[in-house]
Amino acid sequence: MSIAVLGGGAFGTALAVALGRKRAVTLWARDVTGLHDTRQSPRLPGVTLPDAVTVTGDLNEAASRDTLLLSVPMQQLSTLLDRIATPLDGHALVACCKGIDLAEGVGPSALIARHQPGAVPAVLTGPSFAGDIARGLPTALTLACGDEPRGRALQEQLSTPVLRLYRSDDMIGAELGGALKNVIAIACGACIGAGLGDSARAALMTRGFAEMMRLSARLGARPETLTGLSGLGDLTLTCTSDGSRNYRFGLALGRGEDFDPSVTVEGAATARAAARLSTELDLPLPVCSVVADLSQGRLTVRQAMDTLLSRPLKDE
Ligand SMILES: NC(=O)C1=CN([C@@H]2O[C@H](COP(=O)(O)OP(=O)(O)OC[C@H]3O[C@@H](n4cnc5c(N)ncnc54)[C@H](OP(=O)(O)O)[C@@H]3O)[C@@H](O)[C@H]2O)C=CC1
Ligand SMILES: O=C(CO)COP(=O)(O)O
Repeated sequence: MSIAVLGGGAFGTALAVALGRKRAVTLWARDVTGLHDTRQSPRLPGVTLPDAVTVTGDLNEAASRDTLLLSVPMQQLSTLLDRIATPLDGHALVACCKGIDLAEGVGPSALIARHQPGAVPAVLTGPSFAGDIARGLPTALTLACGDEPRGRALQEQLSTPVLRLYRSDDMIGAELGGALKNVIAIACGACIGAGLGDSARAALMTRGFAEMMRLSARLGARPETLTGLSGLGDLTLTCTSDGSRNYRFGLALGRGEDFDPSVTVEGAATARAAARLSTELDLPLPVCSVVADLSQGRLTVRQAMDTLLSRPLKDE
């Protein structure tokens, strides 16, 4: 079973490095100049691709592999899938991006099913910084696939001695955990950046997690998926580490500082998608909604805090 990683950013490169330590891997990127010349991605400096990784700029050639790891930002997934000219019937298309598509209001597995109805969609997600994976540090992730035999095969194929995959068949739960934790991480970063304290952050993480559970349950996920690696696990990592870009974006908002717009911050678009779902489903998601406004400059951190604190008192 051959493997290609589609996307030469930090995460795609890290996955190619980790898997390339045990087998042949193809890495596709839309701009391969740097990868060819230096064997390093500018998005993950200091990490060199092993010899077993073949770099290509030919998307349809890479897409002929049996297993494709889709590692572009969520809002670019549709564009990437549009560019693949051939039907990928029977291929495993593993979403490694974390988010909700703003245009369609759905996660990656639904986008894959719409673009490639004959493919087997799967989701790889959980607490894992690209740098940690590339350095070979121990990491545990969720591999979710609705097709049990294919899910088991992917679990075997993509695990390494230090990258331990736990299998699930709940793709909706796995992808929503990964998508929504980024939104809560922005809120937590803003809280710390504005000097509101660790107690307030703990409150945001807990009430944010309640929103993750609420929306996921409404969309058909199982609660135990959200309490696993892809939900609570990744929420814990991303809300407490400045290794996270979403958290750092929030820190900058809280401090009133500029943030480099070229950095991938998945939670900003996902907050908007979640706020829309909140309205459409008549489901309260107050933290997601203030993050949507905050990241679009419609609220200050002080106003966001006042909005959350002035909500009517309620049962936990
Ligand atoms: N970094 C991490 O630690 C982790 C990231 N993820 C997830 O992985 C996904 C990708 O993030 P990450 O790799 O970190 O992001 P990066 O910003 O490091 O890289 C994004 C890459 O995607 C490429 N890209 C953007 N748009 C397109 C497109 N339309 N077609 C092809 N390539 C495109 C960019 O190319 P170019 O350089 O040419 O702009 C860039 O190489 C995100 O959803 C993220 O949440 C998941 C776990 C960990
Ligand atoms: O998803 C991640 C860790 O699991 C990476 O988080 P950031 O995208 O916030 O850097």
